[in-house]
Amino acid sequence: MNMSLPIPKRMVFPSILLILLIVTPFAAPLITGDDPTAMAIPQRFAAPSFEHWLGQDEFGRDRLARILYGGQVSLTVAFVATTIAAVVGTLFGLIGAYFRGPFEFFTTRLADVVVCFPPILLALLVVTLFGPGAVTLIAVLSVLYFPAFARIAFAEALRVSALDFVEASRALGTPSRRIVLRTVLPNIAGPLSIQYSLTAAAAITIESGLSFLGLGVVPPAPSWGQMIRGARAFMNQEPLGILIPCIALTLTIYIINFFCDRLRDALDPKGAQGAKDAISQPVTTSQKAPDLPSDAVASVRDLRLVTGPASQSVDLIADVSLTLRANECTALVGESGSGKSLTSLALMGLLPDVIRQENGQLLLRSKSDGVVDLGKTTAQGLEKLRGNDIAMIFQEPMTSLNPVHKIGFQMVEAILAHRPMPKDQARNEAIELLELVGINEAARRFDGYPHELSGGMRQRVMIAMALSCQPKLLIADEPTTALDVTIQAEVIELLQRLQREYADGLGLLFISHNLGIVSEIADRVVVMYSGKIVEEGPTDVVLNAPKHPYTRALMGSMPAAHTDLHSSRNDRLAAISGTPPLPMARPSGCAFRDRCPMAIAACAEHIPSLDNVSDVHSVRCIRADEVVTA
Ligand SMILES: Nc1ncnc2c1ncn2[C@@H]1O[C@H](COP(=O)(O)OP(=O)(O)OP(=O)(O)O)[C@@H](O)[C@H]1O
Repeated sequence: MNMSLPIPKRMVFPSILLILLIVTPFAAPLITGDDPTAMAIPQRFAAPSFEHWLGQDEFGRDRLARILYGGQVSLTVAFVATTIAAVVGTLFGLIGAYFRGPFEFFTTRLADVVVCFPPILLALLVVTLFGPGAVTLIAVLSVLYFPAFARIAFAEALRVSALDFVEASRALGTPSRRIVLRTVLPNIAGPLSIQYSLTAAAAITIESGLSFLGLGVVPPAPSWGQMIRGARAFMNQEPLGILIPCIALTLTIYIINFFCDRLRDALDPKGAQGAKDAISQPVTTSQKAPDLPSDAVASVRDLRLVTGPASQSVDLIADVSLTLRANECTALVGESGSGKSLTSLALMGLLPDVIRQENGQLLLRSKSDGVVDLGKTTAQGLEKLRGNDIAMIFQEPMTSLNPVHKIGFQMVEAILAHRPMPKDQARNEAIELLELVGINEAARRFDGYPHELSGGMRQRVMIAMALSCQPKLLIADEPTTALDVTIQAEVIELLQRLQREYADGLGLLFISHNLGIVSEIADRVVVMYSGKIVEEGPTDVVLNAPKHPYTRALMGSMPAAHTDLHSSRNDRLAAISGTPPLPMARPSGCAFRDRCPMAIAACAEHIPSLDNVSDVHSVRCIRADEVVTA
């Protein structure tokens, strides 16, 4: 029977701990029969015994009873006050950030006023209104802590409100209240949950301080703060008295932090979450020392990446093998979701840790360590390799550079991260690199900020940074998609020139949707579909005589590059019908068969193998020989 838990697996243990933390103090009458306020002066400071497991305090009161009953007060105060502060503060922040104008003024200024007020004065004000006791504590702490939530919610909601999906919701006519609660709130829940854990923990500790001033729990009623205060005077004589409530406090704070930390991860659907981490170790390991052909800078062999629990894991990528050679540009092409980015992220050791490498090797020729298998390299080892032996440039030059640091500062940082040298020398190298990538007035640009450059210039700076440590392999993930056509051509020309002039021979892995650009820059083309390579070979062979119906369909959907294909359709572009299958819903046999104009019954029987159709060209299709004539 397949019983699935209503909460994520990673939340089970912290949830059990939190429930135990909350339930145990309230189960006090079942655990101990002692009255937490009953004094027995002759037994003061009695050591732990069978009757009194944690001993007795300075008035002979049972410490276990006081810890448990005191926990009721401390936890109630902390959770109720934090929850009130979180709800009120978050609402203030959301309303201010989403509706702006007078709402922003009222909510942010009110929070600012509270922050400016000295906490003790505020406490005195509230105590004169309500009188001392647990209710007073809750009121004081709620007022003290709501501005922190309001400020975080405000800042995060401002950030999220500017993102495209919120704009898209507005464009769809979704009511504001729904956007705020259903779209913005879930996206700011991570930082808020962290703030909750910090505040709940701080509220427990502050309870002792306020009780000390007579503004909180009134003696002889137990609370952890009262216990610490009472035991402080006898700390040298009886350290156990102060140790026990301190341990209770520490454990409580730890459990709350642990729970909220995991909650933050669980709320982030990107995995554990969002965190890019070292890839997991492959299950099958080769005993042989890794080896590479002499002209290869990196090689992916039989790579299989999966996600999901071991019992129901889903293949995102399987049977992917490619060799990246020095002085050669390999283009990875395919529709969105075909597995191009995961292949390159695996090579960088930057897979999100919800994705596991189940099989295969990721070999890289390192300048210092020879051939290394990235799948077996530690996180520190990967850090050493990234930037130094393998570098990456991204699609979005606008966001890849840090806007608050000068270009020169960022370049010098990149150089010094792997090559210790005097700062002046790093500066000179950075300026030389800027000149190399065609930036005019390099010395002046060195002291400029990213916003002072155009998109094409920024991409040039990114390329200069990527090459600053002379890596063997450069991965370019759609580096020209965000640029306009003339700038695209310049960047492509730059990459080609750099590759030609590179002293050690640079391997370039170029990821793109654009077959026109691929035909310009690539020596080899690797076509991916639904996590598998479906065709591979020299660029002119694959693009001029594609053997896989998918490659042919991609070519057919591309404007003007291959007129021979278009002329047969009166120059009309052909869309590929349907969409690629999700990894968990691939059809049996060939994953492309549902969209393939040439599919026959046999295509459903088994997954075709990647077979050679010539010495340099391989295709994964049982009808490959018929494609051109079809
Ligand atoms: N963090 C993740 N968790 C689960 N599945 C993921 C994750 N990242 C990617 N995938 C899945 O892995 C498959 C390959 O994704 P990948 O991002 O490599 O595609 P791509 O070809 O690079 O697409 P694009 O061109 O849009 O970047 C897709 O089915 C995608 O849904």
